[in-house]
Amino acid sequence: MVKKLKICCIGAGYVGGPTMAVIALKCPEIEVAVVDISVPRINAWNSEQLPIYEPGLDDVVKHCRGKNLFFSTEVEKHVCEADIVFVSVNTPTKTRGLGAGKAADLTYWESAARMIADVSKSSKIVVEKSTVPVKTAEAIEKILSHNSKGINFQILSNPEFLAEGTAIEDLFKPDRVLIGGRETPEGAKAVKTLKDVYAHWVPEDRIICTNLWSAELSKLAANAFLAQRISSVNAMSALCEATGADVTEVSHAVGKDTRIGSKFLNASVGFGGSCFQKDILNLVYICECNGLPEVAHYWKQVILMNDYQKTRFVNRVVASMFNTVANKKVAILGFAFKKDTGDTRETPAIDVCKGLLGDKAKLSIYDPQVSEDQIRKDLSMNKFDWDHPAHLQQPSSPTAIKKQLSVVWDAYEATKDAHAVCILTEWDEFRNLDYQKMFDNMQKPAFVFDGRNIVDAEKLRSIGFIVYSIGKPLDAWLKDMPAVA
Ligand SMILES: NC(=O)C1=CN([C@@H]2O[C@H](COP(=O)(O)OP(=O)(O)OC[C@H]3O[C@@H](n4cnc5c(N)ncnc54)[C@H](O)[C@@H]3O)[C@@H](O)[C@H]2O)C=CC1
Ligand SMILES: O=C(O)[C@H]1O[C@H](OP(=O)(O)OP(=O)(O)OC[C@H]2O[C@@H](n3ccc(=O)[nH]c3=O)[C@H](O)[C@@H]2O)[C@H](O)[C@@H](O)[C@@H]1O
Repeated sequence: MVKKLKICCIGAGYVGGPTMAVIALKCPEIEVAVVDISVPRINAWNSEQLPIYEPGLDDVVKHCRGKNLFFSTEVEKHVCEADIVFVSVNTPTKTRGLGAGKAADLTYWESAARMIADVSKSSKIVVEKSTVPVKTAEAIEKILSHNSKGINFQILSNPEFLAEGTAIEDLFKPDRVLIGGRETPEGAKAVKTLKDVYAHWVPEDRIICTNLWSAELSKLAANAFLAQRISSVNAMSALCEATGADVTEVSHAVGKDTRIGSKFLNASVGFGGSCFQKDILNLVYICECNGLPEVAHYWKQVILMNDYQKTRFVNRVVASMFNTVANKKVAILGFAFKKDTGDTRETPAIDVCKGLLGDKAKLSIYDPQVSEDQIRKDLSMNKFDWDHPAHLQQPSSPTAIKKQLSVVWDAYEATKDAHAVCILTEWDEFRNLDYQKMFDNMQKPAFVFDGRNIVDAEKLRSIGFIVYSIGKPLDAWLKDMPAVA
């Protein structure tokens, strides 16, 4: 009888959970175990209420769970039994010591690698699923080979390109799957084994095989290119406001050039999410370490432009409201870093809210998928602290901002008696709110600051709102109250 292939994934997060669920669905003959040190997270994966919100994920998990998909805290047991071990643990930005604020912190990766070496009794393919610095595979190889008791480990790089909110769609129909391996007969064999897994549903011409360093660097490069597009369009949005051009028209005209393409050209209050900033900082650090300061400086600008965009938004809000928001109620609609996810990691809402709180505003926040606990935690946490396993995070100190902040479960409640509304996430439901009703219950003059360009500004102006839309021609009111960035 042919032995059943066993896969184990260390890290049951936004990447480990969905990717393994899809592998289990598409490869019914493979047994997949997803393991994590976080007991609550594994309990949630085994419950009706999954730990992450992702359209389509529930169906996939329900279909496979208990058949060929298992979630467990028995990390060592499943690693020991597996033929292929994916590692999808956190790779946060270092907050201390050498490279603090830039370099990737590989603590979790290293401890996973040491554990694999300790518990293994048979040869394994170890797959880097986390986003890691170039040359991490070499470091992992060293750890594994120094502790391996003669066992053969092959390291592959198989970075993940899914985006949150569309993870299942992206996994079902990836633009490409990338597999990097050693250019040796054993390396090629390992690449083939992983390729055969994906070939269950991904067309062969979409599976790209490269050397290890190209695969590792391509992931950082892809995220840097994507974020760069957003920073480019956001830079244009500032110029649009200064000149009377309309950023939506400019994006459309520019994106029609097939060499440029139309996707990812939406101006916004800034990009967020767990990876763009982290991965670019990591890229900048790698460039610096390789004696390439000009290249480092080039990519750093993508982050600086993103920070500028968030600051510019806050300044615009404050300047338009007579240069002070002290004790004024400001409604925040949307806190997640994009629609269709409850994820708040590095959401631009954190910096915007902190900026407004710093100017003594009273905030009333509504997001359809983010809990009050999460919002309070995010607003009291230090930068980069979020990207660690939950049980290692600092407890929040919500008292400092308690009085200035309320979190409500309805957009109308949030905007009642407010002076202004800030739209920070492009949730579809915000497009179709009853803005007349909202206006009637707000203080006057009533403002809408649309950080996602989702409202019909003309319609809102006809109701009586003063409207600011990123990168659009300014109302006379806003022109008279210039914001200094
Ligand atoms: N979130 C996303 O959309 C994407 C993330 N990535 C990358 O994938 C990696 C994971 O990201 P997420 O899934 O978002 O993170 P996450 O924080 O949601 O999940 C990571 C999980 O690993 C667990 N963990 C940490 N150390 C462990 C250990 N030694 N043993 C067992 N479990 C351990 C944590 O408890 C946590 O549940 C990161 O490197 C990230 O850059 C890549 C593509 C997309
Ligand atoms: O490595 C990762 O973690 C992932 O990072 C991004 O995915 P994600 O962060 O989930 O979401 P995106 O859709 O890329 O959005 C990121 C941020 O950019 C913003 N954005 C996006 C597009 C746009 O035109 N304008 C814009 O401001 C979004 O609102 C969001 O805040 C990449 O798109 C994925 O390919 C990658 O795998």
